[in-house]
Amino acid sequence: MKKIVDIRNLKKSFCKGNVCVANNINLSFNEGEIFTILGTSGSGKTTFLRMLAGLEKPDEGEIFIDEQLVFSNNINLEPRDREVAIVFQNYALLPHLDVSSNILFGSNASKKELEDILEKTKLKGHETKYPHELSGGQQQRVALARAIINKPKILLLDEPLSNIDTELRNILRTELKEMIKSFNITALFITHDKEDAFFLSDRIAIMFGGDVLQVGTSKELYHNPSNLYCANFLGKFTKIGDNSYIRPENIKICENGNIKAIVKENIFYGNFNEIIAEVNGQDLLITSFDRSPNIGETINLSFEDKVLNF
Ligand SMILES: Nc1ncnc2c1ncn2[C@@H]1O[C@H](COP(=O)(O)OP(=O)(O)OP(=O)(O)O)[C@@H](O)[C@H]1O
Repeated sequence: MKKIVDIRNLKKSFCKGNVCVANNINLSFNEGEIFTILGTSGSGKTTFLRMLAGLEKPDEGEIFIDEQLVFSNNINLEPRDREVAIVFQNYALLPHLDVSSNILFGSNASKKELEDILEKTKLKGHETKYPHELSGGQQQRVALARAIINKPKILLLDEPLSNIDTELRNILRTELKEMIKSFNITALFITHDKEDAFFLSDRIAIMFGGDVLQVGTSKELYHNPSNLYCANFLGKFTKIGDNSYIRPENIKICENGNIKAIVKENIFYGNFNEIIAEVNGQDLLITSFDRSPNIGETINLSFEDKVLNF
């Protein structure tokens, strides 16, 4: 697979506040991949995206885009020469321009290219509308169309789904993924939201304090986290030994289970129950899709062979 972005030994600190936002980052993304940087607020995600786009100067390191060196000790290509496009959190549409003019803003695309992108982003028939006349989904598609029309090598998405209520967010992220995949474009998505990252990404990098802690598919990260921070960030667990932990869905309630526990709490979440059960004075968190024991009931448990060890 061809590497579209290759980042080597990237370092950046802000003197003001003495904050290290990139601590020797090495990362690469493949052509056609949706790659996500997932991290809490202040972990350095936005600065990373801005360094890739050429909007923030790293202190050290090298950035290659499509095998071209765009940043090093003595090279620093302008944003417009890096062939990247950004979709911002609030879409940054120009309110006084209609859909076509927003898409064409700053672009040399032809009328035919505009027609094509309007078709592919399902905006045909909305060309003369203004941003305030569009739904959230349509606004997102205009922002995507504007980013994609110049055929960037990489599409950078800066938390486009935050500040949107859950129902609309589910619709928008489905559309977003379909659009990105249909254009077969390489995308870097940054978010603090684990669910969005799981939904959208081919691979995810977990970032904290300017460090990339782990890179992998959502399944790899969830089932084989490299440390306690990553394990905790991606899901719940109970400590069951000095260095061992177990996810709640890996504890089964079954008649022939050899661990006896007493149910302390049982919360119904619709398609599953979250149960807290006590064993020898220790609380275990259990997720069950088919059992709903009563509080005070004695249940038998068995641990699946999927223990996390750090
Ligand atoms: N221009 C700047 N000058 C000084 N410090 C900065 C600057 N930009 C960012 N920082 C600091 O760098 C750290 C990382 O910021 P960054 O915006 O990259 O994080 P983030 O993970 O994107 O956070 P959020 O999700 O809140 O946007 C923060 O502590 C922030 O205050």
